[in-house]
Amino acid sequence: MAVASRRPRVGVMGGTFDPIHNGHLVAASEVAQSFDLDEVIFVPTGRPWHKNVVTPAEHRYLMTVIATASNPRFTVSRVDVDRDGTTYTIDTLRDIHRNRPDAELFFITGADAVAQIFNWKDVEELWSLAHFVAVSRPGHPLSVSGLPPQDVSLLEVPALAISSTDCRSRVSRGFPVWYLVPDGVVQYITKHHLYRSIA
Ligand SMILES: Nc1ncnc2c1ncn2[C@@H]1O[C@H](COP(=O)(O)OP(=O)(O)OP(=O)(O)O)[C@@H](O)[C@H]1O
Ligand SMILES: O=C(O)c1ccc[n+]([C@@H]2O[C@H](COP(=O)([O-])O)[C@@H](O)[C@H]2O)c1
Repeated sequence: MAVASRRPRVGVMGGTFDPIHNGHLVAASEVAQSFDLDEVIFVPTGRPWHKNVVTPAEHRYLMTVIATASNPRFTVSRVDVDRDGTTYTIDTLRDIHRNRPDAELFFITGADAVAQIFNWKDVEELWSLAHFVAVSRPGHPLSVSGLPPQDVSLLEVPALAISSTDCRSRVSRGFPVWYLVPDGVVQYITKHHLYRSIA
């Protein structure tokens, strides 16, 4: 008797990743475990419309590659970095869908990001391209209010009160970011003199 094969289940972890930190990695790992994902694709943004100044995309992309290299289920995509113009998740998901038409997609966001989702471009179409998984984040209530419950799942993950803003601030003040970001990312930040003058 033929056994029906299941579609690959693929997570999409979008972020500015300026820099990528252990909060991002734990969130992706927990969603992969809970939703039986075969892969999580990390997608560093190119030019986010909702953030003022960000570090050049190539640095953020390379730090993401370094941070995810040891996990066989984690990969990194350049779709947002290589696309011209402003980065929107609707384009991210269309591109990933084009590259992986067989896959069932799960877009991963933190509680703070999902709370803003009604400001995102073409929000109604987002639900048709991916299931959304919102993870808990210290300091931000995790809520589904106004979101379609069949398309958005909520997941409690280990609480790591880490933000990229705080990592940048620590580096600029001469404080360590060891154990907040992966070792290779600490070394990359040091080698390329990132965040020295950011308050
Ligand atoms: N500590 C954390 N726990 C859970 N989710 C997180 C955490 N940090 C970030 N996220 C989620 O990861 C995604 C990418 O986040 P992003 O790259 O903007 O990092 P950030 O720490 O929020 O950055 P910044 O401080 O610069 O705004 C978002 O969906 C965000 O909600
Ligand atoms: O599509 C949009 O309009 C949109 C608006 C804000 C954020 N996003 C996406 O949400 C993800 C997390 O954003 P951020 O700012 O927390 O890094 C990232 O993939 C962004 O491209 C997308």
